[in-house]
Amino acid sequence: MELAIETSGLTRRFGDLTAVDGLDLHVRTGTFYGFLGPNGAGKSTTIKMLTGLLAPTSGSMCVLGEDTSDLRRAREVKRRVGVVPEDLALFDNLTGREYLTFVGRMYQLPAAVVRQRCDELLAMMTLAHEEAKLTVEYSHGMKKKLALAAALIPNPDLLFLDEPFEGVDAVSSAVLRDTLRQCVRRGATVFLTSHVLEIVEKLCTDVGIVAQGRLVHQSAMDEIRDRGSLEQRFLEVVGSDHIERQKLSWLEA
Ligand SMILES: Nc1ncnc2c1ncn2[C@@H]1O[C@H](COP(=O)(O)OP(=O)(O)OP(=O)(O)O)[C@@H](O)[C@H]1O
Repeated sequence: MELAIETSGLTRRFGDLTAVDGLDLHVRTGTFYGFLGPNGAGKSTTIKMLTGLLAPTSGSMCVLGEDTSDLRRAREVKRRVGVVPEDLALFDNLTGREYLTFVGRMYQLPAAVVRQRCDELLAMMTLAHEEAKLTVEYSHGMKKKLALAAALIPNPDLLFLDEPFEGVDAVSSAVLRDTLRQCVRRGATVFLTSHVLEIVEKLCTDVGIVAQGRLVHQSAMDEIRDRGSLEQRFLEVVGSDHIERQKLSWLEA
């Protein structure tokens, strides 16, 4: 079994807070992996470590079969990875097309390929008529779609998508879901976070759930479906009793 992502005891502390606590992740190549958890569970911190934006406090990780603590190997891996980070990290004073072209060139794609992929991605994300606008002038959803286009431009073997559907309209969301399914069909691995469990249930083949930095569940989606819904499973492992306890006194009267 080939693994696209493997971590062992992956840990990140911020002062006294342990945001990610001894994570052992196993993500098989060619799977659509939903990485779930409540707010503040450590999902974005994990993605930042896996994509080299944040150093782990301890533990090890292998991405696309390479130990990314080796900087030369990490650089090679980055060529094969597309990322939508939590904060999107666009450049305000570039137009949509300029930004995509910049990202394409960073991946060292030939100019003609960059031009063609920019055309197709801008059309797919219904941003073609906005391509001359500065990204600072984009709406939140438009920024998200541009970040997704940038993640797809290298035709990556592994995609890290932090909340890819948040803020994206229904039409673009459907197009994006199809595109991601196509990426997985041709052998790529998609690792995404989302709070929209209905989308994850439809799309993902595998699920990991974190709570307070710890992995509390990891299985194939089929296993979850056999025993109920993803929402039920999620509430079971992160604590559904919380819902009972948190009631507003003035609404209960
Ligand atoms: N740079 C930082 N400095 C200090 N604490 C941080 C930092 N980044 C994250 N944290 C803390 O680490 C914990 C995990 O945060 P993280 O952003 O990884 O959660 P998340 O699961 O992505 O949450 P959400 O679903 O709300 O986006 C939180 O308690 C957060 O406050």
